Amino acid sequence: MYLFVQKYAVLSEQSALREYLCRRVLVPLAAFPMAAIARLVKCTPYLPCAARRFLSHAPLQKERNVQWVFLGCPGVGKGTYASRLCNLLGVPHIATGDLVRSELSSKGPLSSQLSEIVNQGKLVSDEIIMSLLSKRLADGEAKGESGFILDGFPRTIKQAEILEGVTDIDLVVNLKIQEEALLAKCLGRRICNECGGNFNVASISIKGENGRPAMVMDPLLPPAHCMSKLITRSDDTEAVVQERLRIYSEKSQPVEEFYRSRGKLLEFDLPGGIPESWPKLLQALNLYDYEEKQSVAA
Ligand SMILES: Nc1ncnc2c1ncn2[C@@H]1O[C@H](COP(=O)(O)OP(=O)(O)O)[C@@H](O)[C@H]1O
Repeated sequence: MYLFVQKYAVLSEQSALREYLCRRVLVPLAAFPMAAIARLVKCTPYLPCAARRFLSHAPLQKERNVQWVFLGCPGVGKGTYASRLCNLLGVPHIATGDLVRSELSSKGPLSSQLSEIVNQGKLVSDEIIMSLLSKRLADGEAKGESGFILDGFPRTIKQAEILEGVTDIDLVVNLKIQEEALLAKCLGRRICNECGGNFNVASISIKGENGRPAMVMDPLLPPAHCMSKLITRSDDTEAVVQERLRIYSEKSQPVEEFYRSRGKLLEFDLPGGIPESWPKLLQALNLYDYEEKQSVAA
């Protein structure tokens, strides 16, 4: 695995991952379980000797913040639930789709290439995604962030292997919803272009039949002051959403098996909208009491 990561890092034009690996090994020990550090010490040839000595004698860190991943089809609600959990757990919500959109709007050197890929519903190359993600993690680290919930990453087996090579993921939540609801949810998505809030104007009602339960999802409407500022993502058109769903089953579904085989996958079927799903998700994650304690302490 490490040979692969090193090869990748050497080949990468930006070599952002290599830089990130070196800095992350030297600075935030708390973010790395000792087993991962020990593997890095053994396998990283470009780690200076002094750093090797330091790391081999580093004290065991007792606790670190969660390092979770959210998987799921476009429109399933990864962003909604991942950001709620991040608020609860005090860790950053890192959505690679947001990183891509922010690179796009920055009109930087990558933006025209990215806009073409995103607007066709295709996946951005692993190299570009790794470079954006490494930069985001390094910026967060400089601000003292620890732990994360990743949303929209990894989306390919290669990305999952690279991630596995640099850190230990504690848990992978695979969100699922009835397929019929996915397209409507994507087409109903709206973003306030002032506050950045995410809303959904879709009203979904699916009849229960042939053993399938009924499902109702009310719209998630914005407050009055956002109403006139709502925009739709350029890749949330019917044709592009269909292509993203196709690519999800081809490239991203295998990532579910990658984590299932490692015993890290928690499957969660969303029973409906936020009012029904949020408490059940907290229960599935053993966080129900945690939320109560947090609100009492607040
Ligand atoms: N991990 C990734 N690998 C490759 N491309 C990505 C990744 N994350 C985001 N993207 C690009 O950004 C677009 C938007 O991503 P996202 O906001 O996560 O959308 P979705 O609603 O499909 O989950 C994707 O269609 C893809 O082009």
